[in-house]
Parts: sequence; C-alpha cells; structure tokens
Amino acid sequence: MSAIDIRNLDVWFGSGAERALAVKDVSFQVADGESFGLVGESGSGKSTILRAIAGLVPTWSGEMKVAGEALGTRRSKAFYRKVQMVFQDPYASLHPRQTVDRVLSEAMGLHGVQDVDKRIGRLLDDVGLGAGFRFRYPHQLSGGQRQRVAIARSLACDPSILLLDEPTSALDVSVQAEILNLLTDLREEHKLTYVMVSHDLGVVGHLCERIGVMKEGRFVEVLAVDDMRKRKAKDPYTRHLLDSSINSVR
Ligand SMILES: Nc1ncnc2c1ncn2[C@@H]1O[C@H](COP(=O)(O)OP(=O)(O)OP(=O)(O)O)[C@@H](O)[C@H]1O
Repeated sequence: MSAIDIRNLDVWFGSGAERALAVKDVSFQVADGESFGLVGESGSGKSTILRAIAGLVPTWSGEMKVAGEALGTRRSKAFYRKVQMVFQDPYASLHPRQTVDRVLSEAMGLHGVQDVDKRIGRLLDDVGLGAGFRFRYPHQLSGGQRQRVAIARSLACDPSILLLDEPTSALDVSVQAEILNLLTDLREEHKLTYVMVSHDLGVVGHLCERIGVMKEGRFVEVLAVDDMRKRKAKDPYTRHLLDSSINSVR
C-alpha cells in the first residue's frame, strides 16, 4: 500500500468564468518511507498539490488516499496525526509571543500526546537545538533555528508523512544544507515519508528518490533522481530544467 496515492487530481480556484484550473489530471504514488519531489517553474501548481493533500484547498476532484484511506473535503484529527506540513517561511509560521516550549506543547496538546515534558526535550535534541532553546522566543532565533522549531512542531504528534513546501528556500545558503541534512536524518530516525516542493533541483536531488516535473498544472514526467543526475530525462521541458540548473544537480 502506498503512503500517498493521488489519481487524476484537478484543483481549481474561483468559479464560473473566473474558474482557473491550477492542477490538471495529476497522478502519482509515494511509497512508505519514500521521498518524492515536486519541481517546476513558479506557478506550475506544486504548492497547490501539497495544499490539496493537507486539506487547505477544498475545490478539487479526483482521488486522494493517505495510508489507504480516501480523503474527502474535510480532514479528520486522525489525518493530522499522520500528516503534517512544513512551510517555507519560518519567520511567518511561528507566533512571535510564543516560546518554543509553548509552540511544541500546544501542538502536542492538540493531539493528546502524553509525557509532554520528556517529549519536548527529545524533540529539541532530534532537531539539533537542545534544551537551552526551550524557553526562547522566535525573535531570539536565527532563520535556521526557527525552521528547526517548525520541523520539531511538525513532529510533535509523531506523524508518518511530512509535506514540505520549499522548506529551505527562505534561508541563507549556508544554512540550507544543514536543514536538508537534518531532514535526511529525521526521515531515517522517524521512518518518515516526504513529499517536497522545491524549485531547486539540487535540493530535491539531495533529499528525494523520485521527482514529478510540473508545467502549467500538469506532470510532464516522473523521473528517478538517479536518472536526473545522469541527465536521462525523456521530456524536453525536464531537459530544459536540468540544463538551466546544471551546477546544482550533482
Ligand atoms: N489561493 C489562490 N487563489 C487563486 N489562485 C491561486 C491560489 N493559489 C494558487 N493560485 C494559482 O494557482 C497556480 C499554481 O500556484 P502554485 O502556488 O501551486 O504554484 P507553484 O508551482 O507552487 O509556484 P511557486 O514555486 O511560485 O510557489 C498559479 O497560477 C497561482 O496563481
């Protein structure tokens, strides 16, 4: 059984004459423990797919299954125990007046997690921050540290799937690799499945096994990252993307 199974997904915004189809007939499956990347130019529909899976866009048709369960228009609490999202901008995603402790304990409280004290300590260690960060406020943290807190929050209820929306693109280049390495380690330690959006082929090459290449709402190709490195793309648009990011794909 796939962790994620998407078939013939259409997602639209607006209605009547204003209706715009942002995702068109997209199908893909992500195996348990796999990391799947969504790449393509700005506006091609990558984030909209993640948001539709997460239940943040109600206007869609097709079939979406998570761990074998078909998704409807609403997401249950049980869904959010299994599936969590990490957003691009760690500056916008943390409440300025909440300490790290509060952010994490609220996330645990929502899902009835036991042993909160011990788990916060463990999570802070897992994301490489440690107990010294527990009572800090966001303004006392760097961008990379904030993204570590956001990742810790996403793991607070022990999910099995993370939806990662450009998790490193708001960060300084020097910090991006640290966060990618952290995500690589966490995937292994927590047995996670990832779906990650990025416009950077170097980033998906680092973290993913396969990628879906998007153009104007459609998948033009699904490709193994090994084939991406060997420049074995079939579709001319994928080849164009690869050629234009020749330095970042190794
Ligand atoms: N809330 C919304 N209302 C109307 N249109 C939207 C909304 N969100 C996205 N769109 C449109 O849907 C299309 C796909 O957007 P989406 O953000 O998924 O692209 P993307 O590939 O993730 O781009 P980027 O890399 O710039 O984030 C775009 O044309 C965008 O303008």
